[in-house]
Amino acid sequence: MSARTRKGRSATADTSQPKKRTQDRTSSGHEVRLGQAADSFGDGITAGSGKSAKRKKASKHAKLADASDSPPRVVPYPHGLPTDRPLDVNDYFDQLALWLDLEADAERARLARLRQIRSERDVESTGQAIVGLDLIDYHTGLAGRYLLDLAKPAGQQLPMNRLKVGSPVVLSNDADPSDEGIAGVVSLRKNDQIQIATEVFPDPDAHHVKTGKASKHRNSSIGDIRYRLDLSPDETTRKRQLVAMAKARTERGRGGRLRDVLLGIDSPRFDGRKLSVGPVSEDAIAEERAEIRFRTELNGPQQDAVAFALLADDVAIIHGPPGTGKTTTLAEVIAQAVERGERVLACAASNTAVDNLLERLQRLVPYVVRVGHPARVFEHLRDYTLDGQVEKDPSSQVIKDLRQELEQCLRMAQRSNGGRRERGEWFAQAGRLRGQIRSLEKSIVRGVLDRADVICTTTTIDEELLGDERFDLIVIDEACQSTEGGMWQAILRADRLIIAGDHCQLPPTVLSDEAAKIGMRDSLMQRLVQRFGEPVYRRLTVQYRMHESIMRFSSDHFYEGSLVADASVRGHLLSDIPDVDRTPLTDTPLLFIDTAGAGHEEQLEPDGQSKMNLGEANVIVDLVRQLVDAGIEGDEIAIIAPYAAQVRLLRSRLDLDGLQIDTVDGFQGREKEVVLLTMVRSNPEGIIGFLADRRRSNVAMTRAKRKLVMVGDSATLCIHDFYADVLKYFEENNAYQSVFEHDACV
Ligand SMILES: Nc1ncnc2c1ncn2[C@@H]1O[C@H](COP(=O)(O)OP(=O)(O)OP(=O)(O)O)[C@@H](O)[C@H]1O
Repeated sequence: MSARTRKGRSATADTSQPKKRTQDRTSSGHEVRLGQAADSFGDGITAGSGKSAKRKKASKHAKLADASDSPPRVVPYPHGLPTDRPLDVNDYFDQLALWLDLEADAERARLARLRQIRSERDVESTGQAIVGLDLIDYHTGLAGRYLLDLAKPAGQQLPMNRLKVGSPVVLSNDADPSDEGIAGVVSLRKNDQIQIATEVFPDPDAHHVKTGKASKHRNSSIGDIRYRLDLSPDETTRKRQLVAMAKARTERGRGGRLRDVLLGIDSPRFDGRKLSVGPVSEDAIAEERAEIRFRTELNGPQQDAVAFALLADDVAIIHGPPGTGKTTTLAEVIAQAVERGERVLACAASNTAVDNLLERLQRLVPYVVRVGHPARVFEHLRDYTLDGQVEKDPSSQVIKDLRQELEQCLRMAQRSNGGRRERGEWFAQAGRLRGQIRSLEKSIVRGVLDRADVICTTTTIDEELLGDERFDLIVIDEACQSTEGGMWQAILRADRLIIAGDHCQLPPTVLSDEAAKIGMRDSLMQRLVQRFGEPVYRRLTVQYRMHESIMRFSSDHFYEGSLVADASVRGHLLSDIPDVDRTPLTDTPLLFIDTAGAGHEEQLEPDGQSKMNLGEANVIVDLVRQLVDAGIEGDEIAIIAPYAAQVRLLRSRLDLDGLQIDTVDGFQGREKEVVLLTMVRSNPEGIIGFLADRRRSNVAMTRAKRKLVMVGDSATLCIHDFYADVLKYFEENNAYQSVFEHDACV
């Protein structure tokens, strides 16, 4: 069935859908105005009502400006994308574009608020900016990018920050609030230094403000400008998504059919037959499975999932609850497709998820290339990166020589005291060299990509690199962490699509409350499951991570009790690890320490906007001490907190090799022998913020292999049914302890 146009709907058009979009939608309330956009953002940065007077003022301005500037916006699907009927192609893409707009507004508003904070302490405590930086060195990287090394004067440590490798940033003159700065991406991060990749070199003539003396750092500062780095809205990604969506609206042929399936207009086919006629038979799956020469040791349901995916003509879904080998299974699907002569694009929303997939693929597929900045790739996988492969190419020596020449030019420009004109000549020469480097690199890059059986990338695809190439198969892992809009760049290149994920784990980060309300956090995967039901997916059910008691709560609450712990993990405890003492802490899988009544109230981080809880932090520090005393190594322990301020507090209190302390978002896809979870929220009103999203707790609670300890205030948490159930579960498992009992045991 072809896509229906806005004016000429087909005979099958759903009459329950609105017929036209006019201002009467406005009167019916189906519209969104730009408003106070951002909600909680990891750090607790909010655009809405804040506690401090300063924050209240900032949000009020944002709201007034927005309200007066923007025309009303029409929302095709005010309650999110429906799953009980086909979506209209234009309405669907209009909705996705609106999400993106709202999100961009929210990001811009957040950045504007942040850039208004001029006090160093205040701005850095948000974790979104680093100020007072010197440019201490620079190099050139692949595609003629400039790599700029920035550091604080005198080798000071950088403050705790959220500028991760891969984060888009703006580099600007610290002393000049009007400087719009240049865009870049963080490419390397150390305790005392941060490197960003930019397309433009910060020309000193662009700024004239002298802001401090050259640093006495081990590398002296280049120039006399102090810089500031801010996390920035990711406009490039947004534009790429919009272009892909515009193209998808009018796709015909294979691409058009796949789009119609994903919009629920047409039915997906398996083994040549549409699901609307009937689901793929178990016999067909068994037959397919019998023909596969599996490359990995997979269990029965995993093998079935591989066969099922290979039978899909349009789209198939693999639902992988925590630890059930979703990525392992997906890697096998890819290996089998390659064996059949197919070319595959393997994607995920985050770099970590792409690397997890690549880690498994490298053993199975002869030639796999990882696209993306090497600094964003796990170190042990760097050889697979495009940069790594290009480096190995014999012609790369010529490029190296040209790069040296380019760097020399830049240094001459910096040192030149012949004035603006001479500097300009050096920069022009640098530009010419950059052009030569680029064209030579382009031909090497093309060769490397053409040879690859599998290309791995995040779903934010470098269009320039991949051109208009299509792939026989596209797989998207951790699909529920991606917005629908974020997937179309990949989908457009697909003949067939396999998506894997778990809608009961973290949704994508969406700053805009308005966008979230109209469905931006809902995943394509879940929508398809609801639209087509069981025949479109396979769920993996045997998990290889958690002790059965750690698994059971999650299994019952999120997966209809369907998870089974493999025998290898079912009863494993910390005390089973060689050289670990048997103590009450190591000899049981669960513990809830209830701080109710102890006065361990949450508080705002000084000068910050994120929450922490000193009392809970003390309990956690004590638990770590007990674990270490019992023989547990630092790298076997994880501490997870929902708020960045609690993470910062605990990092400052605990200095143990290998110990990982992070937010829930930083932990998806990872696992540890023991996980200590500090819930932070403790207030008389029972407000739990982020924790209200149960998926966050599901992720946090399922990272533990042998022991899960939760520390929280039952009086606050249990106002909410989910946490009342959590507490009941711990009680039923004899794993409840009041903090008073705990203190008495210490
Ligand atoms: N059939 C199997 N036999 C033994 N171990 C397995 C099997 N399948 C997966 N595993 C192991 O289980 C662990 C989890 O696998 P994997 O990372 O693929 O799962 P996942 O579902 O992607 O996990 P997550 O919860 O992070 O999404 C890995 O250590 C993997 O090696």
